[in-house]
Amino acid sequence: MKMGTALIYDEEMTKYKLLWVDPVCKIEVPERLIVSYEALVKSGLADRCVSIPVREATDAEILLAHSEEYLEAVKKTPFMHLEELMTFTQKYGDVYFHPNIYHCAKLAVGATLQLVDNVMTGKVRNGMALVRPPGHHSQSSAANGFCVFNNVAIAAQYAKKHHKAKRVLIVDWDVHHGQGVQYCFEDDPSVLYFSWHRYEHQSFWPNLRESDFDSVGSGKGAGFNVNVPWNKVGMGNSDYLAVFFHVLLPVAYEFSPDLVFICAGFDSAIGDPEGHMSATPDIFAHLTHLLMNLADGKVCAVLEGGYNLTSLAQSVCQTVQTLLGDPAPRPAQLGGACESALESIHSARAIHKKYWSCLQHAAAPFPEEPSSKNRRLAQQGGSQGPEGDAGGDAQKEEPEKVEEKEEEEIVWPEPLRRVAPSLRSALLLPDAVECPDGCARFSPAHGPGPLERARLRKSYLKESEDEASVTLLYNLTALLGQMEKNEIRNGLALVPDVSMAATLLTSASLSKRVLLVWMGEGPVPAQIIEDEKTLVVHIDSMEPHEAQSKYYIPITLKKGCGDTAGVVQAVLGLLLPLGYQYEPGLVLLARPPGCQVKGGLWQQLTCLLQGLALGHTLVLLQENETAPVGITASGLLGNAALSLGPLVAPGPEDVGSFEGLRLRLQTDWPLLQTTAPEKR
Ligand SMILES: NCCCNCCCCCC(O)(O)C(F)(F)F
Ligand SMILES: [Zn+2]
Repeated sequence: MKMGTALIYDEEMTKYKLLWVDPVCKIEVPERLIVSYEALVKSGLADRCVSIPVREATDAEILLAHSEEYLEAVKKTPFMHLEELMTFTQKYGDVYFHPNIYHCAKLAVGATLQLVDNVMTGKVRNGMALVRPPGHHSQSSAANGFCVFNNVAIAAQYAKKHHKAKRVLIVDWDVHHGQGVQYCFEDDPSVLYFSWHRYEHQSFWPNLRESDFDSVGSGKGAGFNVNVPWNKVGMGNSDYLAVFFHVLLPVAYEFSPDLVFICAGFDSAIGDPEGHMSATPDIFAHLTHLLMNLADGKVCAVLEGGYNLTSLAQSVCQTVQTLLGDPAPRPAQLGGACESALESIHSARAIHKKYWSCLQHAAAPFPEEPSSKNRRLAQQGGSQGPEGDAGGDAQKEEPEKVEEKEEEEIVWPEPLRRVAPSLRSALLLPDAVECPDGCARFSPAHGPGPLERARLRKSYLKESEDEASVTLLYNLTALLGQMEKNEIRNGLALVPDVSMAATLLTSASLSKRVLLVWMGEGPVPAQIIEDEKTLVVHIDSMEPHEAQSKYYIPITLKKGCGDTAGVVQAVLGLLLPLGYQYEPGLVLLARPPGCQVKGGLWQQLTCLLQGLALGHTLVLLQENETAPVGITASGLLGNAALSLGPLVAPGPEDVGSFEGLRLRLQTDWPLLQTTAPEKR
């Protein structure tokens, strides 16, 4: 499996800037790229990447998303003097030109295409292109919002044309709506465009009616455009993760792309003058991690916006460090999404339920869903009729807000260093079982003393058990100990009795909270269920029944864990939100005898769970079932899980029980919420 992360950057792209006074454009400065690259160098991350040179895009490549007239017009700008540049700029909105911007715009596109070439040919696994000018607002015949050529839209067309990509996912986490991308793929079912963006009921730039959640794409492309508008500022980590768990990821896994682009704008981070959001830079590590097992790991992150030079640099580092495979950071205290975010999540799920089977159980749309605009007008007591003079508003500039008072200094903690233990994966295997390459067979520094043997035997073994069993238990606790001291990141153990091993590990763990994921036939040992510090999430075909306690959560699948679509939706919409909210120090993934989870899905699960507990995942396999050893080890080593392929609908009775479980649990676990609480 390919490893390696490409970094594509060239300082030439810093060689253009605003040459006149324009309060809107003054934030788009060369320093954005300089501080980002310098932070990558200073943190040692740049050296760990594969450095790929930029190149200029050709006309043909630019014409994949732009008209000839537009390209010919932009070609003239290098020869313009100041007045001509200003006049030319007036033709477009919220963008500026410079004698060198055409050159830089070609490099930005070329850099993105270099990234696509290296990822699609397997020279690297994933990568990031640090570019300016950005791209996601530019349209076939128009520059807009600091953008000249639509880097990612061109690259998606290029990947389809030159690399036979069949399904391309574009995740736009910039705080602005990339309307240029939406327009480009409006009726194209092979490109799924997802964007969240500050919207405030159409009162935020670019003030477009088509940025609302009900723009789903048209014709054959219906369903392949997913907008999640933020109707309030201050959205934070919980809001972002809730959108990933309950909107983006279920749809993305069902779509099953063979290439993923991230329109990686970091103006959605705290401190940004445009976004006014509250999410901290470490959240981009989790967002990146959650996308890295799509498309066999082929992820191309392309810089868009980001104007607070501190949070921009930190967020870029968090993203690249995750692409490199370093352990995810501990997520900041997570709660549930705020009410406004829940309304947006509900609206997006409801409008898309007819296009995506994973959303078929999504709550029905609000009965008389007032358009966002009406809601805003109602709030402002607007005199206009229901739709106002529809066409005109979108163009008419909102009355410029009175200059906000001096921005008070927004501060946030610097992301903690994410130290990768020297040993990534340790395997505890019977001698007869071969250790997959890349892993180390675990053997503790020293064996158990007589007292230790006696204690283990008394607590966990019947008298009859032989010495080997005692040694195994001892080795298991030793492996756990090294993981919890962060000397080992993760591990795998083949054990004669998964239940007994899980019981030993949950009681021996020093972590304040342990997450035990039990995939298949129960019963889960009562001692574990009663253990207050262990959250058990049990996925199986058991009869749906009330969760016995807040810390034992049975997720029923009629057809059991062999139902891949069902397991995926249970993992994305229930297990991960629970896990992220619980914030365990250790994750145990137990595969009891007879587990039906198919190989690829098992690997997805092994990879996704590493976003928790700083990557401390310990997988327990049944000794005589050695088949999953290879794929489990591969996942633990950080290889991307293989794509599952397009998913079918989960069983209707299963989605019913998921919803019932969600409703029952969401008071205790608010990150499970997908709709705003009933309006009083
Ligand atoms: N009252 C008018 C405010 C106009 N504000 C323009 C914001 C442009 C944002 C550009 C970006 O951040 O989305 C990109 F990623 F493209 F760079
Ligand atoms: Zn932006």
